[in-house]
Amino acid sequence: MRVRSVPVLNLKDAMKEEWVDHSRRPFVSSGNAYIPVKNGFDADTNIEERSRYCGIKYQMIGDIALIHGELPSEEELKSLINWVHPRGVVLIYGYDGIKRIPKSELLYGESKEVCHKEIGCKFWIDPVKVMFSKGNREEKKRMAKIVRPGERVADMFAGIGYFTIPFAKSGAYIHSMEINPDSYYFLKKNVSANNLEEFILAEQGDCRKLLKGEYDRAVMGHFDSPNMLPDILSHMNSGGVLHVHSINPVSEEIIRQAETFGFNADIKINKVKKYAPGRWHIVSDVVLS
Ligand SMILES: C[S@@+](CC[C@H](N)C(=O)[O-])C[C@H]1O[C@@H](n2cnc3c(N)ncnc32)[C@H](O)[C@@H]1O
Repeated sequence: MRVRSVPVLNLKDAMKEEWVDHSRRPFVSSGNAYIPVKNGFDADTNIEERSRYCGIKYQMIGDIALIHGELPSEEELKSLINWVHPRGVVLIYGYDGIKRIPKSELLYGESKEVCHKEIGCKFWIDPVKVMFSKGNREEKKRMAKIVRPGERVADMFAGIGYFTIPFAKSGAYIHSMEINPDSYYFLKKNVSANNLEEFILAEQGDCRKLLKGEYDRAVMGHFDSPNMLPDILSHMNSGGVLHVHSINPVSEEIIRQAETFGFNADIKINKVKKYAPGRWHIVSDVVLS
């Protein structure tokens, strides 16, 4: 493939040039970007055409590649490294306890704080220290569209701000609660990185003790959230909305708890992703009246 080499920092501008062949993807390595050149224009060099990647599944967080599940073979790891040229490759075996602390192993290079960009937001994270919900991207987008400017929102299990940051970008006021000190450190960092201090009150601790005043909306992004319905219902009014995460629907429990607080609950069920055979990650949108 005929390419021109430019420093990575100039890649965005260079992609606007008339000589760029947009039918092929640029290739980045060691601070340089190699941009495919159209026929009829000069090139700096020829590099080997890239074949399609058919290796193990991975996810990029900043410049770190995450693999979920089992240890890859040496061959699989090598082919991944050659394909994406990551700073590091981290294997995530799973997440531990209520704080969702990753059980991980560094397989290559280094892992450190990286800035991951998604749905127009910056998320600083160290994937070895805190959880990144890889399958919830569509749910984040959906929620960012639902939230209205000026709403008072409780994000009871904020993590590093997966929902808090897009909500605040939509102009809502967020009370963001997180129990894990490492996640809270990144939550605060992400509030600043996205210049949203005016819209977000972030607090560290157990949300059950931190909830205060009244909310128009509450996000309960934890599978244990059905057990915490009484805690939030005492802070909601008629017309308020809850987004209750659970494994499989828990409508009967929601209706029962809402009735205890004098509410009717109108429930719409959204499937986020398959969690295990026969088990789905569900978000119940609950309108209280
Ligand atoms: C599933 S994770 C991240 C949730 C995030 N909203 C998302 O969608 O990716 C749940 C988070 O809730 C936090 N957490 C668990 N119990 C909590 C509690 N009682 N109060 C506040 N945070 C809690 C955990 O530390 C973890 O960061």
